[in-house]
Amino acid sequence: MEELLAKAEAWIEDDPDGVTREELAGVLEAAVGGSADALADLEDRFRGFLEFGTAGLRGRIGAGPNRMNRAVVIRAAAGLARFMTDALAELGAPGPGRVVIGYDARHGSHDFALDTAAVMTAAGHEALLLPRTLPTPVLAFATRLLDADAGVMVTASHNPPQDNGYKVYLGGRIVTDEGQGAQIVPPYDAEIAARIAAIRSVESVPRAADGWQVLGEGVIDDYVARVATLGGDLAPVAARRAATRIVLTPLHGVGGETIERVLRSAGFTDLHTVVEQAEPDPDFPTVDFPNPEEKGAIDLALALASSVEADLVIANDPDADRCAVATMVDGRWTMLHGDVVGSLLGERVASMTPAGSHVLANSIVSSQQLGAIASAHGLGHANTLTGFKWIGRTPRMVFGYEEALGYCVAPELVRDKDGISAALLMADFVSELKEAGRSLSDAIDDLARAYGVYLTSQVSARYADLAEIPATMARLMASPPATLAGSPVVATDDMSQGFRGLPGTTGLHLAAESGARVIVRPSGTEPKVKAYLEVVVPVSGDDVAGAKAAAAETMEALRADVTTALGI
Ligand SMILES: O=P([O-])(O)O[C@H]1O[C@H](COP(=O)(O)O)[C@@H](O)[C@H](O)[C@H]1O
Ligand SMILES: [Mg+2]
Repeated sequence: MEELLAKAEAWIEDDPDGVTREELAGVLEAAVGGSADALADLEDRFRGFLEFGTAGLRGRIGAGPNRMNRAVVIRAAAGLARFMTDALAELGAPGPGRVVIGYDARHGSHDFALDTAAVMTAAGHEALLLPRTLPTPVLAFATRLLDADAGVMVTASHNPPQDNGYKVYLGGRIVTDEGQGAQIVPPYDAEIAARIAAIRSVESVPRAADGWQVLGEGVIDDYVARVATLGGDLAPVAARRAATRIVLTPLHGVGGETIERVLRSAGFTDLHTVVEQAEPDPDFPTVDFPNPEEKGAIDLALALASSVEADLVIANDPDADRCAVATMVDGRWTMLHGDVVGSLLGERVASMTPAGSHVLANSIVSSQQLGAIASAHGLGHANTLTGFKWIGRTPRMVFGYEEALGYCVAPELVRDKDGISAALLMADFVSELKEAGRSLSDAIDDLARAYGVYLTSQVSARYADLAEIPATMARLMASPPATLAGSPVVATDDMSQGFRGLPGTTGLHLAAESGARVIVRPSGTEPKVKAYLEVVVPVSGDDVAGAKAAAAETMEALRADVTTALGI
């Protein structure tokens, strides 16, 4: 207790931000005054420094080392600056590194980006700041385009309004292999974290008052031009594209303007954006969670699609690296699972790629259908750990995706997921189908005919108390279910020991005799435990409907088993 109070006092003393200083002083006073809630709050704020998770640092905005605030960001930037200096010196190229910094429209994002530029500049690096709030893929693109040694994107993506975050990319001279311009993985994260931990105080970190460069519009124009031409020549497809009606929503995030520019440049002129969600708003007023995966998040878009009789709905998450696709299925507007979109795009890219050494990649928690698609087209397939930081660095990749609505259709441009280029490819596909009198739903059935029905689903548990997450994992590891949807479990793997050649990760893999598969893992971006479910049913003859019904029935039983196993 004494130690905690002393830590809090020292933190307040060193915090450059008046707002968070006052906030923490209030909590401290209440804790000293005997409030148990305030004490618990204080303990949580000082549980440790925010850690690099699935996608950089992410946490609640507020005072203390376990929160997102200016003091934490300045330390993080200083640690990264130090890492860049050391890495370049080790490479025999001592001197300034180059870093590109982007930010979304969340509370604090612009300040955090400016602090990062100030720290980088004072550390002797060349800091390039994107000119305004922009999507994450534009930052990832700029990092590669400008040959930057590092990139920073201030965003908490799809998290609730109370959160913010810090995505970190490496490239330039520091990472020169396929991972150039991808988000950091071990050992870089630990090396940067060690340098952050070595920073004694914010006060000791020099910050420049100016000297960084605010980039012009050129980099954004480049991104728009390069992405818009991904689908090839416009002339032969202009008519069908113009005839395709698309509903868009950026979900109050920063993707709206860029996706509209890209789609319009590519000939999609019949665009309808959900007005209530079109402009960036850090409070995300019309949704409970600004995550297209969450129930209800894209309801306004679906309603607009019905009223304008659209052909396709595209919803981006707030930093526009994810892309949700909705289409008419059996007469109802339905959002497609990330695995379905992944298989559709994977099949499309594969059918345009000559057989050979190119690779389709997806994460281990995504559908196994992509492997079947790759082998049918004579391509390689790679499975990676969860997170685009892993998928993005796959050698010889032509397409990569993850079930969490993340797709990389142009690895030469962006080594991360990109909800805008994926939307363009999807829109092109829908316009081609429409011209032929067909729909996405028909294309999904084609996939089932070719490869079988791969039905995936997710069960997740959200926790208020973070300690319940390791407890839930431990309980599951100790007594995993013996059957899944009535079929005996034939493989139980603790993934922390390494799994199918992948580095160790916290997770449990279960496979049933029926072919059903479940992976359970803690989220690295939200206080959740996630279970990823898959059932595979072959199609006999042309009975796609029968196979789909059988898969749905098995999935229902599987969901019930997993829900029970998670104790929710
Ligand atoms: O936040 P975003 O859109 O960048 O998405 C981030 O979080 C997702 C969920 O991760 P987890 O299951 O650990 O919460 C990851 O799949 C993704 O690669 C990562 O970039
Ligand atoms: Mg995102």
